[in-house]
Amino acid sequence: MAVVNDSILFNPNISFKNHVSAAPILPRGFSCNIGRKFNFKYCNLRTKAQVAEVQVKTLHDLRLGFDVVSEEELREKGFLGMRKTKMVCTIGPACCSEEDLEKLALGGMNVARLNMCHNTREWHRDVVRKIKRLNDEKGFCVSVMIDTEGSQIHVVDHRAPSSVKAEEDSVWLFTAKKFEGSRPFTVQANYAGFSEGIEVGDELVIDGGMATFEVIEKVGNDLRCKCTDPGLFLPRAKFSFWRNGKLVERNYGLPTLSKKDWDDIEFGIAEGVDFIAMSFVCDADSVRHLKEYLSAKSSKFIRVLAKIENLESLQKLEEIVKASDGIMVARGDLGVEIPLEQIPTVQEDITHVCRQLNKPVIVASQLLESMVEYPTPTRAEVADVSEAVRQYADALMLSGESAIGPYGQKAISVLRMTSSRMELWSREENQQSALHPRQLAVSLPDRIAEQICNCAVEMANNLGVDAIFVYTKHGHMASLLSRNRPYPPIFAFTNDDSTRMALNLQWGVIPLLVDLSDDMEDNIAKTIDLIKKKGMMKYGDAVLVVSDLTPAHVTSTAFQSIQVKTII
Ligand SMILES: Nc1ncnc2c1ncn2[C@@H]1O[C@H](COP(=O)(O)OP(=O)(O)OP(=O)(O)O)[C@@H](O)[C@H]1O
Ligand SMILES: CC(=O)C(=O)O
Ligand SMILES: [K+]
Ligand SMILES: [Mg+2]
Repeated sequence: MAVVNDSILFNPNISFKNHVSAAPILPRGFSCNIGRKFNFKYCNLRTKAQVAEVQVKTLHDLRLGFDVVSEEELREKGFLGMRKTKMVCTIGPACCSEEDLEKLALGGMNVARLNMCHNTREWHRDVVRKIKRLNDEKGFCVSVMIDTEGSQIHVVDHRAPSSVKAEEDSVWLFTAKKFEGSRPFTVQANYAGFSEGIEVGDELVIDGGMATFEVIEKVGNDLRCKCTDPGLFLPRAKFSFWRNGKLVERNYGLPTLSKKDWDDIEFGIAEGVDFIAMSFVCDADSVRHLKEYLSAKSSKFIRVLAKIENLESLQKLEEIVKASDGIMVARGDLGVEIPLEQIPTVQEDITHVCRQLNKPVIVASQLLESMVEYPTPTRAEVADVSEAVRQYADALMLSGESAIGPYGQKAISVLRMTSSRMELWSREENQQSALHPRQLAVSLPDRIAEQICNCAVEMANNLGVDAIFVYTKHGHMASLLSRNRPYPPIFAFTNDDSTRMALNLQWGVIPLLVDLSDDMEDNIAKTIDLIKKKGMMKYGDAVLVVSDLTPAHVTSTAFQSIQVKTII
């Protein structure tokens, strides 16, 4: 074995290139990956084989490295100052260049969302590849999510490029028949059966209240409607029907995933995306079906997020949460099916259920809607973002703000600053211990893991440790810790890339890809040592270490532990 002194190897101040003979072993992308150069000058390398060994060891050790954004944040703000709430950005024409994607990544984007409703598959492929390239070459850690189109039956379009006003008492024709260009007082529904079961006298509501109509006549499948509450038709407006103050629920018998969605899913598998967000989920079966399909067809573990955006999914919330790998509160479409004033409480209920059932939850849509047009948010929008953070949502999502707005980077910085502020307040006000976690586990080993995580977080908070370290294969322990929303950040060391990318969505978790050995003590020593040598921990700092990986020397029993390590 070549004699490699780690402290020299990882000394960031000395240039690798000082040592000419070692230069050829620089792995591709080495210096970009980590953003610094390494020195082999003092390494006692004699033979080619030794050089090769060092190369392997270097690569392995390298993988203990942080993503560049977390590393920078830790250096700048210290452990407690690290942001806990994750950020998802929808990628669209306004932010799809490599340069713009990099700016969003630097701004703290954890997950990039691609809405398959829009644009071509080639366009999406290009974006996915750019993101992966940024990760590989510049050391970011941005996960990729595709969001299915679903059978979106309740969309109408007036076919004009911008919005059109509906005046009081004006009469409009809603038709599924296609027509070119725009026609006065005519809007086109995207689904032929849109008027099935609808009666004269029913109310037609646009975009959750943007405008309201009364159905005054049914002509074949077309509806003639009179505007009772004037307002705007936006392009691709969403609509719903109401009778006696209640939503007219209609079952069109359409599958949650259309033929196009399945093609998009194949695309997601081929491109190795990390998450598939399933639109208009109605039951747990469809989620389970997709998960089974993915585990058979994809070599990578792709996580399935169920979007709660209609009444049916709300009625079956718990079973859907249990079946999925995470949830999105899709307030855009949800606001079409439930009265707007119910959105805040429904959001709080969903985030609470997700945390109890230990599934990550994203709060989405219109968080900073005015920033699609203006460079500054409204006070009310900032309050809405703060409320989602106060509820301990795992992640916040930008839609049009990043996809089409000119102020995407500003919007992400508003999310970042607002969440950091609210997280600090919650900590100072001691809000974090408020959850009384429901016991989830059934088997004894699982119950032990759950209890260990609950107690570990209580200990970490009471002791005021700087960080929690957890060593995890599939991310389960890390998410159980996250569920308790600890004060210090959770560094989750995993040797599984898909686990790392999935943990990106979880509150307070900083996922790191490492090569875990069978020897747990060695893993712990190695990781602490490295972080210390990177100058990120100093004398007196304390970490609480949680592990459930059985060390090599223990053969007959599982070994789960909490240890507190103080840097000496
Ligand atoms: N890939 C894209 N190409 C072009 N425009 C896009 C793209 N992605 C998003 N947009 C634009 O950004 C707006 C907001 O995006 P988003 O995907 O969040 O829409 P949404 O209607 O809220 O989502 P959903 O259709 O899933 O309910 C869209 O209305 C669309 O105009
Ligand atoms: C995000 C989404 O699909 C919605 O809000 O409807
Ligand atoms: K969608
Ligand atoms: Mg939606």
